[in-house]
Amino acid sequence: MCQQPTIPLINDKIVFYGAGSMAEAIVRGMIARSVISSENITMLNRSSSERLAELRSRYGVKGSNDPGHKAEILANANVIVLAMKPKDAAEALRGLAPLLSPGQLIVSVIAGLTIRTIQALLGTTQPVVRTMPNTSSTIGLGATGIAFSKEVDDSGRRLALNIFESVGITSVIEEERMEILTGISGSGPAYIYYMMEAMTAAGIRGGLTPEQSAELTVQSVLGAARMVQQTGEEPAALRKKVTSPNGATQAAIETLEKGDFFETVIAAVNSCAERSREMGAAVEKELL
Ligand SMILES: NC(=O)C1=CN([C@@H]2O[C@H](COP(=O)(O)OP(=O)(O)OC[C@H]3O[C@@H](n4cnc5c(N)ncnc54)[C@H](O)[C@@H]3O)[C@@H](O)[C@H]2O)C=CC1
Ligand SMILES: O=C(O)[C@@H]1CCC=N1
Repeated sequence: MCQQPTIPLINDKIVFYGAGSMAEAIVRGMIARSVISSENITMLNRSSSERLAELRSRYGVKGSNDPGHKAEILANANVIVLAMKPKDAAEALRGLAPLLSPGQLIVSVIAGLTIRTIQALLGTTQPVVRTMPNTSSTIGLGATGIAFSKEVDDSGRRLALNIFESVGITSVIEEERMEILTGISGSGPAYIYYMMEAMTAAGIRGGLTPEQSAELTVQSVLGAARMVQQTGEEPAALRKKVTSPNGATQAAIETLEKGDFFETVIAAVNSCAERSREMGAAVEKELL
């Protein structure tokens, strides 16, 4: 079994600015791991008080949409995690700018949004950590890419790493690689879910019950991922062990090859990276 590293208790006040799926995944993962007291987490969104009430009751975090209170919360945070959609980022960052003081760490999970654009919208050389997590952070199995602006000091780096190491693995990368990383690990879970949907549907069409088909699919995906992780063998080598010459698996792989499976997955990863760049560029345009 893979042991998670021990994460020191995080005593900083963290504000999630944007309270959707990704923010909830990180919060849920951190609270489950007991690395932070829920009192030190505040979640804010644009307008939905019902959503904040739900998060408060689910995780014991704070959250308010009262405009005066919101400004005070943001001004007093040690860390502000930007977790809104790219299309909402420019307006949110412009509103945030007058509230910030120099030491506050900005952590972005927003796809495509560059450090340069964040700092330009804020109008300050605020320390910025650009990340790309994924929703498996919910269960401590996230995979997060991290890039730091030059203003982030050692304690800021450690703090950001602590946050994301508490919900999975982290990989510090050059910022230019963030889009391709998004194509693999940020969006990757969706491709696996899609494959699982197809496998489950095939089982049902072949006469298995939906429950049987779903359970067998989940266990097969889980087992395959664990086999790669625990045996240290390459996926290609493990695939060969399943594929008897001229056997049943070979017939299945040949069908996948006819659909150009390998190159289609690579094209999908590249489309994701390209779309991330486009979304970032659209925010950058708002600077003009
Ligand atoms: N969902 C995912 O798997 C992943 C998402 N991301 C990134 O996370 C960000 C959020 O994505 P989701 O959580 O899926 O979206 P979501 O739609 O579930 O949540 C977005 C949240 O931002 C809030 N918001 C919008 N405008 C705001 C404003 N001006 N001020 C404060 N809050 C505002 C909304 O009210 C909502 O709570 C995106 O930028 C996305 O690129 C990154 C990695 C994975
Ligand atoms: O679909 C999106 O734009 C975001 C980025 C990574 C996962 N979800």
